[in-house]
Amino acid sequence: MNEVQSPNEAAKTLDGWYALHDFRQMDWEAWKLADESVKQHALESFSALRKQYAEVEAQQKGSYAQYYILGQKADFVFLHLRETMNEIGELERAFNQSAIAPFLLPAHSYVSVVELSNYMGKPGTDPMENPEILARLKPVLPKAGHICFYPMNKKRDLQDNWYMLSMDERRAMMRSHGLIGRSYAGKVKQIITGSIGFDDWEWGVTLFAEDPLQFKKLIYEMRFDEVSARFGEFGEFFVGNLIQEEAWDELFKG
Ligand code: VOV
Repeated sequence: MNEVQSPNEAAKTLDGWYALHDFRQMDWEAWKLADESVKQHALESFSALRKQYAEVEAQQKGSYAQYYILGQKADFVFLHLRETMNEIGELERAFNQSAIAPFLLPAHSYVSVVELSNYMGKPGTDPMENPEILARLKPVLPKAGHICFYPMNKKRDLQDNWYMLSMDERRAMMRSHGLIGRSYAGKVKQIITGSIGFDDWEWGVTLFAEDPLQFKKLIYEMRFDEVSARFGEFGEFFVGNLIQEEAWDELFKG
């Protein structure tokens, strides 16, 4: 009788800052009906919050980015990174209790943690001693012209079960994935966040680019690569345009 061997060694993950993708819908009706003083107070409280986010980023204790979302899934995404999940909870509460919150209604959210896996790790080296890796675990979010976000899983079907493959098989596929990704260096920056146990999908994929067409090209090319073609399952896609800090006042005049 053949001995049953478990081929599936779990990948080791390196985990960095916690992430909240906070998607909001503007209640323009309520905004138009609100008194000037209420609006003024709301704008001041919102501006104070954003100032705090920028300060946290300047102190290298987190990061923040803000984008308009296209289409009807949401109007804005506020993307936050923090050292702890408690800080994510606190900033969420502070936002929800602020005077802008009644106008910026929840549309969607995603909770995850910046993740690197050891598929490409160099044996015999401690990744946590590598400044490049440390910087990737605690990244300053790029303020690129465009963002693309979607959640994804790796399939667990009988024939195509990622979690039943050997480490070597998975590593080979991730190498090919990485090679495609690297050919977009300078065009698309990716931040992969792990969300097993935190949210409904296994990973969040957040991409940044100056040219949004590069999102489509990269994702399309990856669809033909085995790890995405056989194992990738994808949730809703969100795409957006950068909001410059000074654009908010103009925007709320509407
Ligand atoms: C923009 C380019 C780009 C580059 C350079 C890149 C490279 C790499 C490397 C080298 C590695 C492995 C080591 C690590 O760093 O973790 C990964 C890991 C990962 N990726 Fe990736 N990826 C990119 C981009 C990129 C995209 C566009 C997607 C979405 C896939 C698609 O079909 O829509 C993606 C997904 C992932 C995921 C979900 C993981 C974790 C998988 C796991 O099982 O653990 N990724 N990725």
